[in-house]
Amino acid sequence: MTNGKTAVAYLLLEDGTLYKGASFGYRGDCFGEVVFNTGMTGYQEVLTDPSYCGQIVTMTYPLIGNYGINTGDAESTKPQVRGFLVREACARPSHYRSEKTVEHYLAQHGIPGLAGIDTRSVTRRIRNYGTMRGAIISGEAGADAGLDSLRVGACVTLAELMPQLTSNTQAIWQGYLNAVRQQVVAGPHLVQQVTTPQAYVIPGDGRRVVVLDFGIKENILRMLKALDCHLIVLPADASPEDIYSAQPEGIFLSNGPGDPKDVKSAVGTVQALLAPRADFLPMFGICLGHQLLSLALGGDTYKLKFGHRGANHPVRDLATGRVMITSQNHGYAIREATLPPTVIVSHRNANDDTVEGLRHVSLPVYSVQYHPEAAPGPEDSTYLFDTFMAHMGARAKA
Ligand SMILES: NC(=O)CC[C@H](N)C(=O)O
Repeated sequence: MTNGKTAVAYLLLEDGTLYKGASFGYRGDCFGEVVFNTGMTGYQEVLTDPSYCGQIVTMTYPLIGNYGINTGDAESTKPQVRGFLVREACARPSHYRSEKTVEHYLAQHGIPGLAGIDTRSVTRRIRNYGTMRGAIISGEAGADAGLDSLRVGACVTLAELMPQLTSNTQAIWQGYLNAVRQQVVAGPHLVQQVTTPQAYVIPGDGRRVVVLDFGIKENILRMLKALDCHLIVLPADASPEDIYSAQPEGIFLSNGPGDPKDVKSAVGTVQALLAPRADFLPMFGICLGHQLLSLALGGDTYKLKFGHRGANHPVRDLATGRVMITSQNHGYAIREATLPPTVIVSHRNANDDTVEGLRHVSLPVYSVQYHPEAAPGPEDSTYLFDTFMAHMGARAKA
């Protein structure tokens, strides 16, 4: 992968750090928010999780792609990341379900990847500085001896490299740095890109559930299907009337990309659904859904320094004291002090004490910041889906 014939590409971060690596996947440029995921496996679920829309994901585990890509494990119909950073991309996967390499998958979908860089160094930099904007540059980098003299795997600052570059190349890279720093990495467009354009139904014989799709992971739908639910999946901008006219017995608020405060119409919708009524519908939210619910209840959210992304985050269920190992992917969190007294913090992160779950004191409404559907990740928290079933069952009996 890193022999003389390798096509080079670069990672440029907003602090001016430049990594030289080997291009893999699609050969082209991409801009996005650079985040890291610490999962040792599950790279396909990471690639296809719509919550990563707009982000360039760094995998800290050093070998990615060893069991290939298979259609069955995808969380959506295509890779959703803007770009993908790995230490080593496995060129010859070995698994009976493998259909293609990560390289092939990314190339097929026009997504640039970069291999051969020290992803743990990228991670340390993000941990110190906070999540950064960045770009993978594999297009026009400038024909330049100063760039050529860098070995694949090198990490330098653009400032120290500049004097060694021709004025033409300097201008190209200054342009890239400006573009990296000027990019807007959040906004309502992210959810719009990944929500379903039209409502659809996944038939089932059990409870009727309206799923508000902000970029839902397939495994959440699989889990609800496994519980026999009849799913009516609605776009992110569905109105309360759209929801009630589907005659649901419960409402599920999905995960999704970006800043929850950018999904304003959904916050208004959830607020309307929370209004008192005789036939109140149980509500369950995961990740972005949890954040939207908190905003609707009057709480506030904030951006974490570098987020939680991985498959081994410890979370304490405060009712039982049990610690579960959880799968996570989020950059925002709930500001606990802003929560109204009608809400109880039900789960807490055992590493940094951030809010991981909420429960309404009197209504059948609850949510978690992490991913109980566990793809990738441990299945310690699947009981949360049973809670949703129990709430819908109690409502049916009432
Ligand atoms: N997985 C998610 O739903 C992520 C929620 C939100 N986009 C965040 O980063 O915090």
